[in-house]
Amino acid sequence: MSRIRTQIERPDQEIVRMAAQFSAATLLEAGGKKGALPSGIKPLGPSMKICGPAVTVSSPPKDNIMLHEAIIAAQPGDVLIAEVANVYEAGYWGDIMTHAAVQKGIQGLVIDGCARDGADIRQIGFPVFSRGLCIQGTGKNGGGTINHAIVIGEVTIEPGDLVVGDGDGVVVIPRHEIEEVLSRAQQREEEEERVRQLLREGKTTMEIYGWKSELLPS
Ligand SMILES: O=C([O-])CC(=O)C(=O)O
Ligand SMILES: [Mg+2]
Repeated sequence: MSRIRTQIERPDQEIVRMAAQFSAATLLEAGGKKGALPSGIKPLGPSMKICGPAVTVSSPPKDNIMLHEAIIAAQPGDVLIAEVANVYEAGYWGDIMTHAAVQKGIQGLVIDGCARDGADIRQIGFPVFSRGLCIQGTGKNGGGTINHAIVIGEVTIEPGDLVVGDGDGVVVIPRHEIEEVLSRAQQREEEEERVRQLLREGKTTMEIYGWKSELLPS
């Protein structure tokens, strides 16, 4: 079987557009609290957001040729999502790759490792979610896979799964569960709007959720 796959199933574009209206945290809750990536993976800029189909990359430590290949393998709107064998201490992605990815219409990158050229990436506004920044460069010796299942933290990610990230972090939703998660996310939003209304009317969170307070008269 080929190490690099270019043909993958993606969710419907309309479904991706609908998902982009919700926060990552709402989708996580709506999905039964599954799919949260480790909290150490954060956007380089506070307003960076991402919502698109996963092109999965597995890279050997301190090498980034597979990420350069993934820029070729991806389609417009895709999100590259990569693991690097838990060796964070290298800048696996930088401003040159960002320019290449923007040219290709790639939506952003999630990497369980570090990036570099942070100021340029922020200025371009290309969403990168990473363990942080690391000045060290990478080798170009090759190895790794594209569009095979990868694991980040406790989450297994298949190509074509939906990757959603914002300032809170990143959640991955399995492709076949997206529609169900979206309908639960919509219900959750409506319920939270009801709670906000009750708060505006002067109720406490303890009363609204029916929890027994030691401070309120019973
Ligand atoms: O060395 C690399 O491939 C990463 C990098 O700094 C860039 O893309 O600018
Ligand atoms: Mg560079």
